Amino acid sequence: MIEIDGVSKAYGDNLAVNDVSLTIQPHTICAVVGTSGSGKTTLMRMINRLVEPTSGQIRIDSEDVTAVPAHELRRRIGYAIQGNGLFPHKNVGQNIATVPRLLGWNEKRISARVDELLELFQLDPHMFRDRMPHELSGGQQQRVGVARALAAKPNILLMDEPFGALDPVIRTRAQDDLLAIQQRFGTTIVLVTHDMEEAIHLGDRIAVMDEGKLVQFAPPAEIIGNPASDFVAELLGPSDRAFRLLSLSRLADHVESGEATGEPLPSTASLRDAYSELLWSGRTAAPVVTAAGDVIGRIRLESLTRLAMAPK
Ligand SMILES: Nc1ncnc2c1ncn2[C@@H]1O[C@H](COP(=O)(O)OP(=O)(O)OP(=O)(O)O)[C@@H](O)[C@H]1O
Repeated sequence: MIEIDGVSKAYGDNLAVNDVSLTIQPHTICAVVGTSGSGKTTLMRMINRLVEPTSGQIRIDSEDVTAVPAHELRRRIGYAIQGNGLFPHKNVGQNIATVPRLLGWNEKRISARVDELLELFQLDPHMFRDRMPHELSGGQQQRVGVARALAAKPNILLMDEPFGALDPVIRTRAQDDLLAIQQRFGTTIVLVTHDMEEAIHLGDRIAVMDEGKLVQFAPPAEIIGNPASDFVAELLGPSDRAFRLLSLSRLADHVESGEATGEPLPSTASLRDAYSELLWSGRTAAPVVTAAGDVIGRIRLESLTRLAMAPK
């Protein structure tokens, strides 16, 4: 658990972070959103003491972070940044091995961990282990950056705009990879992004920052359905609210009994994708199938329309 307790950071007269308190539960993703200069990065960097607070306290599992030497804290907490931050003169394997090596792991264990992570990120170890960063695509570099941050199996991973430089297709894949990895390892993730769409997709809770202040800290459905201020509503963009709400749920949770014809939809699809597919194919309902291809019911356009309405 990460407890941020009345934390402020001043740079001269500028309060970059202004009395922020929030608690991030273990094994969850907290997405920090806000406009440029709202204090997102400063807030996150105080967790691993890359920035020291002017006042307030940050505790990890009840321990004040200032009681832990900064270098030790940074080995314990994974950190991935936009543009990956890979060491250009080290190959992929050496980059990933950075923290395990600092921690004194033996070569055999390091090598096994490097290969395990490369496989996890769908990069064939034989092909990629010895390549230099400049011999990788942007998406591959980004995956190696996240693999490096996860190398020593940290309980906490801090990510600063990790997908900011990726094109939309690769970006969606990288987000889904991250969700799969987070579910597998139970890592607690704090992710800074200026993209509300990304925050809604990835965050269990979203922290919205405005001019150094925390203006709302809530699950995505609450942020969408009940934005705390005009600023939050503006960040959401009023035209997309219904679709954003639909994007939060999967068909599996809304299957109805009854028949429908035409191409079936997978139960893992989001309600948003289902809605789009029904509109596109001009149908009022579609069968819903499991991954094994078994029909488990149907979804009706009418039901999706109802589910897209503002929560009362
Ligand atoms: N080292 C520093 N010295 C002085 N001012 C700083 C420093 N770091 C950040 N600031 C200021 O603190 C404020 C918050 O910056 P921060 O980088 O946390 O914002 P952000 O929300 O992450 O912005 P962005 O989305 O543009 O990265 C800004 O006004 C910035 O100019």
